[in-house]
Amino acid sequence: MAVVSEITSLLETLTTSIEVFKAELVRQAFPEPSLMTSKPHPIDDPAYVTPPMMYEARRLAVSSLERLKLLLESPSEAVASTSLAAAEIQGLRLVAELGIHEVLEDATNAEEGVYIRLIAEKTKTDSLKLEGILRLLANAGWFRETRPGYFANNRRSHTLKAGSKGHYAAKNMIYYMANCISKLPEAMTHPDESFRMSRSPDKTAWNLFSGNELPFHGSHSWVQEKPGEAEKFGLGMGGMGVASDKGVAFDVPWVDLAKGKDAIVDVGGGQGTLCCSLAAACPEIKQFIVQDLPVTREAAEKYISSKGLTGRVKFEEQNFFEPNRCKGKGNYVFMLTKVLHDWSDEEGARILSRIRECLEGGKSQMLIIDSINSPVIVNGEGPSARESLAVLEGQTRYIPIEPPPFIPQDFGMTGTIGHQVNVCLIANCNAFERTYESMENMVRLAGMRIKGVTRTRGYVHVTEVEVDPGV
Ligand SMILES: C[S@@+](CC[C@H](N)C(=O)[O-])C[C@H]1O[C@@H](n2cnc3c(N)ncnc32)[C@H](O)[C@@H]1O
Repeated sequence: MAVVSEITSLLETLTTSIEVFKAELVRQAFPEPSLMTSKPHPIDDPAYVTPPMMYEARRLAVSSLERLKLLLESPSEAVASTSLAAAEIQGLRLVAELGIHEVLEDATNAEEGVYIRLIAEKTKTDSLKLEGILRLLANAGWFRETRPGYFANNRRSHTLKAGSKGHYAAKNMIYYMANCISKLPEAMTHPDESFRMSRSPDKTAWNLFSGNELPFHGSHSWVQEKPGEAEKFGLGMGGMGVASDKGVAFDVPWVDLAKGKDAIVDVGGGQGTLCCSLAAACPEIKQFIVQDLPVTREAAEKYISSKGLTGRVKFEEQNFFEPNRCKGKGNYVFMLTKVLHDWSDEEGARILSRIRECLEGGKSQMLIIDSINSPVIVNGEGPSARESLAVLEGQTRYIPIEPPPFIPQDFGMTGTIGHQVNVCLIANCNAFERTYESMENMVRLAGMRIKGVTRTRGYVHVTEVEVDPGV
C-alpha cells in the first residue's frame, strides 16, 4: 500500500474546503472576512443561518487546519502554552465583565481603537495590567492592537457585546466551569476513596471549590439556594446556546412537528432562550411553554418579555421529577435540552418516565437535545474533501458529510465542545455527556426507545424517543 503523506492529504482537504467556502461567499454576495477591520462580518450576525455546504466547508477547513497545526507545531511548546491557557480564559472573562467591547465601540475612530490609558480609566483598572491582558487576547484573536497600546474590536470581540449570549457565556460560564475544573485533579485523586470514586452529585470538584455539600443542580441545590445564582447560571446556559440553538432551530422540522399539537414544551427550559429562538425562527408556531423550578420564573419572564414574546412563550412552574402538568391535557412536543446530561441514567430515566406518562395514548412527541459524544478516532481513509462535499450540492437540508482522510470522526472543532461539556459535567455534578449506547440505556430504563437522531449545525444532537410498546 502506498504511503500517504498526512500533510499533503490535509493540505488538499484545506485547499478544497477553502475554495468551496470562498465560492459560497461569492454566491451570497458577501465580502471576504478580514482580521484587519473592526467591522463585523455579515456571516457573524446572530440572525444569519449558514447554508449546509458552507457550514461543512468551514468545519472541514477548520478541522484540517487544526490537524495541520498538530503536525507542524513543537509538542514541547504546545505543553508550555497549554499549561498557561487559563490566562486567555480568565482574560476573556475579565474583558466581558469590564465591558471592554463597549469601551472600544465608543472610540472616535473604531478602526484605530482606544489608547490603553483611556480604556483603563474608563474601566477603573490598572493600565499596565490591562495592557498585558489585552495584548494576550489580541494575540489570541479576540481584539486587534492597531498601533502600540491602541486596541480595537474585531469579529471575535463583537460576540462579547453586553447582554448578548456570547457575553454571558464568557462572563458566567467561565466563572462556574473554570472554577470547578480547577479542582478536578484534586477530586479525581482525593485521598478518601469514597469521595474519589463517587458518582454522587454532592461529591464533586464543584463541592471542593465551593466548600459546600449541596449538589450544583436540582430542586435542593447550590444554584437554587444561593440568591442570584439561578439567574446567573441560566444566563450562562442561554449563552452556551450560541453554539447550538441555530442548528436546533433550523435542522429540525419544527413547524411539521408542531402541527396538531397544543404547544412545544421545554422541560427544564431555564430562562426560555431556546423557546425564544424557536419562536423567532418559526412564526407559524403559536404556543411555547418553558417549564422550570419556581426560582427561575422571574428571570425567565424578564428574558421572554425582553424578546417581545410574552404570551407566545409562557413560563410554568414544574419539578420534572413530579407528574407533568400537561399530562392528559392535550398533545405536545416535549423537549429536554441540556438537562438529562446533568443526571445519572437512573435519575434521567425518572425524569423521562414523567414525560412517558404524557405520551401514552396520545399524539405527543419527545425530543432529547444533548450532544451524543463519539470516540476521537482518526484514520487515513475516507472520501476526498471534494467527494465528501459533493453530497451537499444543491441541498438546503443539512446532512453531515463523511470525514476525509486524517480528519477526526467528530471533525475536531464541533466535537471539542461536546468533550469540553463532558469534562465540565464530570467536575460540576459527576454526570456525563452521553454516548449513543448510554443514551439507549437511560431511555430503555424509562420504558422507551430511540426513534431517530438528527444531527444539527451545532454541537448537539436531537434524539426522538418514543414509548417502547414491548415494555
Ligand atoms: C443545564 S440547565 C439547562 C437549561 C436550558 N434547558 C438550556 O439549555 O439552557 C438545567 C435546567 O434544569 C433545571 N432544573 C434542575 N432541577 C430541576 C427540577 N427538579 N425540575 C425542573 N427543572 C429543574 C434548572 O433550573 C436549569 O434551568
